[in-house]
Amino acid sequence: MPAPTKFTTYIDEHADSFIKRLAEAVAIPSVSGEGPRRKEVFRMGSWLEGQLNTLGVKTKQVDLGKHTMDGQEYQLPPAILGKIGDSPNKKTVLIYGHYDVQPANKSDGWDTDPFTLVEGDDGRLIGRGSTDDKGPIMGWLNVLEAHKALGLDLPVNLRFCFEGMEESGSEGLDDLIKSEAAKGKDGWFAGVDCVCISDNYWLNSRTPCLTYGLRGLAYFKVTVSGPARDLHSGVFGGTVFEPMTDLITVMSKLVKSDGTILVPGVAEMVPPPTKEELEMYDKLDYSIEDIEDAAGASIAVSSDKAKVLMGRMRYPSLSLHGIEGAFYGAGAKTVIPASVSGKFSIRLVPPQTPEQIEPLVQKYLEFEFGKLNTKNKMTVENLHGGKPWMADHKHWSFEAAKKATEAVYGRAPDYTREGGSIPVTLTFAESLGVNVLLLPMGRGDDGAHSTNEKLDKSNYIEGTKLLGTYLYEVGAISQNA
Ligand SMILES: C[C@H](N)C(=O)N[C@@H](Cc1c[nH]cn1)C(=O)O
Ligand SMILES: [Zn+2]
Ligand SMILES: [Zn+2]
Repeated sequence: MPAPTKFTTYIDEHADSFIKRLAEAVAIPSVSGEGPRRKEVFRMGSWLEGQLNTLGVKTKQVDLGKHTMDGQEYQLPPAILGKIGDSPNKKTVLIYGHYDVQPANKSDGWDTDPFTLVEGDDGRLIGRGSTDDKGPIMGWLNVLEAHKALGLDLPVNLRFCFEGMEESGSEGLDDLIKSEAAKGKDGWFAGVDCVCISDNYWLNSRTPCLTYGLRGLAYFKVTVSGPARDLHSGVFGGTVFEPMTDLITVMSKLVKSDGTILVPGVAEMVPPPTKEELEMYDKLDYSIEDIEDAAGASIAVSSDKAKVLMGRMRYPSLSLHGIEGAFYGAGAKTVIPASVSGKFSIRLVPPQTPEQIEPLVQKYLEFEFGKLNTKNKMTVENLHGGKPWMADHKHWSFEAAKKATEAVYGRAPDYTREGGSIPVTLTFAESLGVNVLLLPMGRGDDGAHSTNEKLDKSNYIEGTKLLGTYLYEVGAISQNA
């Protein structure tokens, strides 16, 4: 059952006010990974709850306790749980999204202030969180607004679960989901028939897709310390073991330039692709130009399409992210840093789990560090992790999303596995025992986590229609069932 025309017309006619809603959300710098900005994540949560309440959703904020970040204790931002509709004749869809964002500073290389939404002439809506994940959350709010304004009944019962820590390991949320699930019919998620998450991206900038897999994550911090304080390299260079030299040497042993993971046992865990699977990659609407356009440079590791796709979807990868404590400013400071911490992470695929990967990494780093015969000390911490996830893409919820995509975009979606991670996806699937669908709104070149992150206006508006139409298609299933 397609969405009523008056719904889609409303969305088109209110595009400007929907962009204003997104601008308000982007203006709150809700960066979960930076202590000084933690209060903004709380402000964002309250703003979101206010919007939901205005649109008729009953909500509660759930305190997720405290956690330690960079040696300091912080209150975790609340989960915002919402509920609208309780009809026994309708299916119940649980919507998940995250209201926190990645860090962003103009000095990182943004052309404009990251927390001021800018509409480019080409229809790009530029700002931190525009595509990840404030745009999609606003999409759900827009759907609610249209129904309220038009006096239309929602075709399904809706439950919402919005968190403010996804970009920092989703701390606290797993426990909440598990405890609510354990309460059965008295829990917040009672009666949920399926979960829908809009928090990833099309493969390219043309073809909508439905996503049935995510990679997991194991995130590490390796610290090398030696001198009691930073030292003058003219006085101490050549006389002491330098932490930065040791750290760089050890980190250089993790991964090759072409992405080959050097930690023994990690790549070996993954079975090779079958012939059918390889054929599937060939059929996807994707080219090497797509990845190079999105990356902004001709730097793909291979000219073989299937190989590049598998690099994102079905193989683990190891990325080096940064070095804390190193000199990084302008100028030419001649310092030997006393303690430096390298950050790196491994994206995991089935059957890998963080629990299996961590000891392999720990053992290997110790082995490589031991070979240096240095007098410095090394520690390895695991900052956060999550398991990979795969779903049944033949499930009725995927069928509903396929019909919705055809109705809105006039074409069938591609079926993809995402290279990123959304740690709670598997928790929802396992704890609630229902199918989880990933229904992305943005394009592969949106620059999530990067500078000049954007969401195209057409993806925002058509994406809002897609989310609403998906609910109608699920609603049609319940009426026929
Ligand atoms: C895919 C999703 N939009 C996303 O960006 N997830 C993050 C999750 C994360 C984990 N640690 C830090 N962020 C990602 O895949 O990096
Ligand atoms: Zn993200
Ligand atoms: Zn996200």
